[in-house]
Amino acid sequence: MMEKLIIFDTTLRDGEQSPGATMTGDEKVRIAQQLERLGVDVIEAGFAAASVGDFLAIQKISSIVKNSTVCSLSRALERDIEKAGTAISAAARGRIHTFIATSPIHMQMKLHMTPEQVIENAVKAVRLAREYTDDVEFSAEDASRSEPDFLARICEAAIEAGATTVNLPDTVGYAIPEQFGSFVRDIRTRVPNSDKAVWSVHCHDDLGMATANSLAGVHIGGARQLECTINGLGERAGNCPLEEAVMAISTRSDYFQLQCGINTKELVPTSKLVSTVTGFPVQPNKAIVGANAFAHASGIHQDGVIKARQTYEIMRAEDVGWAKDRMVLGKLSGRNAFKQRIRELGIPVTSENEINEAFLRFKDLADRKSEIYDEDIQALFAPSGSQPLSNYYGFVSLDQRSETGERPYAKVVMTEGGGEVTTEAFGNGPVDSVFKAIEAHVKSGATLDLYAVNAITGTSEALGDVVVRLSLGGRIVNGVATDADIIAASAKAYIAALNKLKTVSPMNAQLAEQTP
Ligand SMILES: CC(=O)SCCNC(=O)CCNC(=O)[C@H](O)C(C)(C)COP(=O)(O)OP(=O)(O)OC[C@H]1O[C@@H](n2cnc3c(N)ncnc32)[C@H](O)[C@@H]1OP(=O)(O)O
Ligand SMILES: CC(C)C(=O)C(=O)O
Repeated sequence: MMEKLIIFDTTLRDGEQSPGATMTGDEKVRIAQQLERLGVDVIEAGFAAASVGDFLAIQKISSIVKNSTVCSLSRALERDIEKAGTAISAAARGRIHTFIATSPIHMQMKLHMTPEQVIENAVKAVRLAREYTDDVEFSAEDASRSEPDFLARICEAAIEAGATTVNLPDTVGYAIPEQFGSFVRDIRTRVPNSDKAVWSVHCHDDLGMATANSLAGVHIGGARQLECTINGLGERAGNCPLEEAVMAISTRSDYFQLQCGINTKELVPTSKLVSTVTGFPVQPNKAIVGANAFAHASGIHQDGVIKARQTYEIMRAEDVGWAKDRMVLGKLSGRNAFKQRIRELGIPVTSENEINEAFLRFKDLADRKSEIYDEDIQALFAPSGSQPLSNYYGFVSLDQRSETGERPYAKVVMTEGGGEVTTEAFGNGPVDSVFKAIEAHVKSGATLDLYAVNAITGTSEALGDVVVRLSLGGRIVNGVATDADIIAASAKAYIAALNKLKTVSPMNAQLAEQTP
């Protein structure tokens, strides 16, 4: 029996610290449910003291998720810990994760505290957190740039005060794998009560070494919890991507001799969901979850794979959630083939009705596109494309004309509330004319922060996946839509973003009530 590696996912906390990746409470709940399906041990659902919205999202996730521990981050401050403790109180298993920086530069320049004050605050924080739950994690922020003797002292004191997990983050992505592995091992060796806690690593990707550092912390350092995010989302260059760490541990179990309880078939669906919700596309050559991760383009490789798959593949596509067979889905396919593909892709469907509705959308798409790819099927179930949070505005039809030498023109028919409106405008390009036409009527006042088009599959008849990011009065929202016509997808994505700006979800309504 191999030893267990605890997978701690922080997509909803550190992942949300990616500029532009802010999620609504409802989106966080949806991702948390998928993370539970994926089998992560701990879901860091947010930072309860950061905002009323984050507090409510953690509370909701705590009441829904049953098979993963739900965790809130908190500074080493009484008021943060009280909020974290209250937010996780409904969880079947709840954790408070309290942290304080331990490197000389952070203590002096940021916290304005002496090392003794930092230890005192850490101990107080852990003790208080233990009054809410017996599962308390302590993180020494910027551990990799901290002085080892001091770091060992504070870790010992935190464990003595009741911390059950001790995390050594490489907060600024400064570490080098072998050095970091030895560093973790050294600190564990110096701490006399180290066996009373699980040791954890949390690495950032500033030098592109987050996965390597995390795995070195595990293999050389002996950490038994690994902190990571889906698609490597996170502050600045991001965190260690969960899918990479998990597949390294399982593909090279001969080396790591560890197992984690992840249902790897849920990796691709989870990646897709996070990408759709945040509007951060996954690059095609991204390990495990990129569209090209299992694609072979060159003849020698294709020949090898046909003769024996293992010549060029170290993992099986179907084991991480890509479909195994190459059965081509198109307009002549039936419901059974469609359902089988949904099952293979691990798409969570709750009812026969949901499948039937998606099947109609599939047939509609297949009429316009000769071959339907796995990504197209996943897009049919994408939350923001198919289930907008608010339907105040809706897309009906579009007439867009562009001719060399003429100003592009667009006429958009859209619904507003119950009625239908037609609006038109000229613009600097086809997409600009569409956005200007919508705004000529809506007059939202929002700023367009980002417009991105991604071809979901590699041919000229691919579906276009459009992300529109709007900001208004401090709120940033992403609208995502998919269509074989990228101009129509752009209009739909813009309207989806406007709907999000207008959305008053049950959680947001509660938020509005609680905000003075
Ligand atoms: C490495 C990481 O990823 S840590 C997590 C980072 N994530 C976030 O910061 C997102 C959520 N943060 C927030 O919403 C806000 O920053 C809040 C609500 C936490 C605090 O907001 P504010 O009270 O306005 O403080 P502000 O953010 O400007 O400054 C942080 C304060 O916390 C202090 N602080 C920072 N870390 C800690 C800590 N671990 N324990 C105690 N105090 C801390 C800072 O020294 C500073 O104190 P000061 O106001 O006395 O100078
Ligand atoms: C709070 C800690 C774990 C963190 O996010 C970091 O140090 O990067």
